[in-house]
Amino acid sequence: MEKQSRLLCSELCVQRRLYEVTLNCAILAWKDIQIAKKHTGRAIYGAVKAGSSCVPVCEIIAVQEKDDDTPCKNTGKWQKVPQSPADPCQHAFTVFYVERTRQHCWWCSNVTFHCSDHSLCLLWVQTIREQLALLTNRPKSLLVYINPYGGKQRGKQIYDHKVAPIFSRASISTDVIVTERANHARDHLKTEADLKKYDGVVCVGGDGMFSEIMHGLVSRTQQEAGVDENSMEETLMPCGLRIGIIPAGSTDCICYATVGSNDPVTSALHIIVGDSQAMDICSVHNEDRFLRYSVSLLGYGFYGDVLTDSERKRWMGPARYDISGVKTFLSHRYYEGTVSFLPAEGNLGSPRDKMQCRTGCSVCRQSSSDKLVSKNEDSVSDAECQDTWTVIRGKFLAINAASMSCACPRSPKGLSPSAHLADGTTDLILVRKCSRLDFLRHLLRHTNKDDQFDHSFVEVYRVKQFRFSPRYQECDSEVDLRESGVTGKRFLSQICREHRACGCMPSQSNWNCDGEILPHTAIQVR
Ligand SMILES: CCCCCCCCCCCCC/C=C/[C@@H](O)[C@H](COP(=O)(O)O)NC(C)=O
Ligand SMILES: Nc1ncnc2c1ncn2[C@@H]1O[C@H](COP(=O)(O)OP(=O)(O)O)[C@@H](O)[C@H]1O
Ligand SMILES: [Ca+2]
Repeated sequence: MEKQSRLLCSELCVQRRLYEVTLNCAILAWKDIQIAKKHTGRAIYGAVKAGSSCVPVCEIIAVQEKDDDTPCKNTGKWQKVPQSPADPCQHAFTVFYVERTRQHCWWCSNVTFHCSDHSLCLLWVQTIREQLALLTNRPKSLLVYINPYGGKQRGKQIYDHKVAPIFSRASISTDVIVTERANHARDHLKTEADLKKYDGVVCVGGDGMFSEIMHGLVSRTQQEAGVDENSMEETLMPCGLRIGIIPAGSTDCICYATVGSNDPVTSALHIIVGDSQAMDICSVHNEDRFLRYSVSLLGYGFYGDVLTDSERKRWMGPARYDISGVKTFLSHRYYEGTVSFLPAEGNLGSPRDKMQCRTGCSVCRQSSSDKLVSKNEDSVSDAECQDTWTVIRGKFLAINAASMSCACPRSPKGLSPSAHLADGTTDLILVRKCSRLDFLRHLLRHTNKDDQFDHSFVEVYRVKQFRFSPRYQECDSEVDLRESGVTGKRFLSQICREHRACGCMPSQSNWNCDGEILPHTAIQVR
């Protein structure tokens, strides 16, 4: 490999030991000179060499010249200002950089380099800053929305104590809005915010808060592009701004499934270094009316009921989902309806693959380049593929569509472990009516290594579009019951008798759309 040309190379002190410090356009490295001398002649390949460290320039957060009278970062002790110009510690600069700690967790670490010469110190600070300025994907100005009521109601504290200090260290300017009501952030983004001023939007909250911000941005983008959101045929315009998520909610599945952890500092560092990941968005319609967008879970039956019940228990914080989960599980209701879908074609894999989608995933890359090609070639529209719809009628405990894995601390592999973040598909999971014990086995498999799809009553499909209609429509349920020649009460008691053996109850549910309840049960999703 060709050695990258050195921008700087100096002998500097770190904690009073002499280091050879080098900077090229990609890497800052420092090597303990004495240890290096001891090892000369002995080749150490592969592993990090003893006494030497390095950090990629793209993971440097900031560099700061040290004032003479500040405490030394490395020792934590106040240092006496040396009077002799020959003192090798007289001038110093500190480099703040990303350090990997636990799995997928990042931390902001720092190292202080000392030298006797002020101009050398300045040269280092200036050169590192010039290198950082070349990293154009880093945000300089951010619009931050904090939901003070999400999760354990610690959004504001998390932002003030853990995130704001590193944003300011990285010289990112911020406009911070603490929301005063639900949909405050969405409405502000949709109509008021001067988006030209910002390089991105930051969401401090949970999945519901992310959903608000995503709706605000997506709707604003469609308005400005003249795209009618109510039309299922129109192609939506992708958003120009990125959304960063500082997890401060209850499930935090969108953060966990994209970053791999729900640690606020890790997320802040990803935002600072300018990392980004494209994400699939489903649009949900009822007839010709747009209802909502979804990026994580669209769930009817079990997850719809858990959410409906948990909304009344919001005061409990994240524990509400556990209580409502047990209650919903015990009620063991099933739902009748028809699911139709357009299966995903090509090399998009199957939900039963044993792979996990990550940034740079080849399936997602392939899928987005395919989309560009098909746009240019004006390929067959979805309307012309009507005949490939698959139709499934049945009785279900749960119907879930996972557009990403939906991994979260409760289920580290998620609802659909191999779902892709940006392949243009969603994984449709149908859990048919089964015994309580079988359903419990299925649920528990979300929390361990066993395959939750390996049950006779579970089917899973990777799809581009789907529709659902309940057997008893919300508005014409009266009609359905009358047509069947029985009154509502008699009808239900008849069903109860029929189903006593399996312990199920047929009923209506609601859709859980990324943590929000949808007002309709018959939906079309694309
Ligand atoms: C008896 C043992 C049961 C264990 C089942 C574990 C399965 C957990 C799978 C959870 C998948 C969650 C998908 C994310 C949904 C969020 O959008 C939503 C809203 O999250 P938020 O309150 O905004 O953080 N949360 C829920 C629980 O519906
Ligand atoms: N200031 C506010 N007061 C009340 N609700 C709010 C406020 N700001 C946002 N919300 C709403 O709170 C809901 C839950 O927020 P979220 O941050 O996702 O927390 P959680 O993960 O606990 O559900 C969202 O639907 C959002 O619209
Ligand atoms: Ca997907």
